[in-house]
Amino acid sequence: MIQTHNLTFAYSPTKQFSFPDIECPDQDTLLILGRSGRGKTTFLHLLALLLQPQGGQIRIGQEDISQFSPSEAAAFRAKHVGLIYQRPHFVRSLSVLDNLVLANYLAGKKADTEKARQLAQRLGFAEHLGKKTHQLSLGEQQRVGIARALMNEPQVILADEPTSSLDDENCYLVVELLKKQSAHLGASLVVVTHDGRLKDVFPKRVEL
Ligand SMILES: Nc1ncnc2c1ncn2[C@@H]1O[C@H](COP(=O)(O)OP(=O)(O)OP(=O)(O)O)[C@@H](O)[C@H]1O
Repeated sequence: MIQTHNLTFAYSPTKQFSFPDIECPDQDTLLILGRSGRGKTTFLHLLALLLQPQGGQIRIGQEDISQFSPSEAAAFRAKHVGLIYQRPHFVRSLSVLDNLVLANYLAGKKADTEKARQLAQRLGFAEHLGKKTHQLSLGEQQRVGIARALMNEPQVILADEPTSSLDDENCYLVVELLKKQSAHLGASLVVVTHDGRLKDVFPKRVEL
């Protein structure tokens, strides 16, 4: 479960944000919509504690994470939050498989190649595990990005514009996989986007 209350943030005295309260229980989904520049990425980065809120609370499970120090936030994020970006960033010199198990190392866990293989099977890129990530299409890379976010079985999955660079076919495929895998883990799935195609596939929505 992820929940926020009175969350505020400022890049500068003239660039201030007050975000609506959100709540996304375990096994549920929430779509956060907003036009360009409304602060969607800022909001998602606050939820992931990549940015420090100016005020308000963020609760994940039983923890109020808004008061965490940067090192506590990094450790919590690596273990409990799965992040998916508009265009996934990988380590170019590593294979797809090694990019996946890197998520385990970053969370201080043992490399779980079996889990990486299972996720690759479920997300349909098992035949690409030995390749470098730049040898994959954008839709395939996005599926690898989802698998990487799931490697540590996070409580919360946060996706920033996961479909905006995909064609319709890959858009709906990626969203269905994301929802299915999130439900499989019992996680909360929060997606921020300006991609109107997603309105029809997420019943709960908040507008920024
Ligand atoms: N590091 C920063 N310093 C100052 N202002 C910033 C910074 N990052 C973003 N902003 C500004 O904050 C506002 C919100 O940015 P943000 O990226 O969160 O919007 P967004 O809704 O995700 O937009 P888009 O859909 O175009 O990605 C924008 O006006 C942006 O210029």
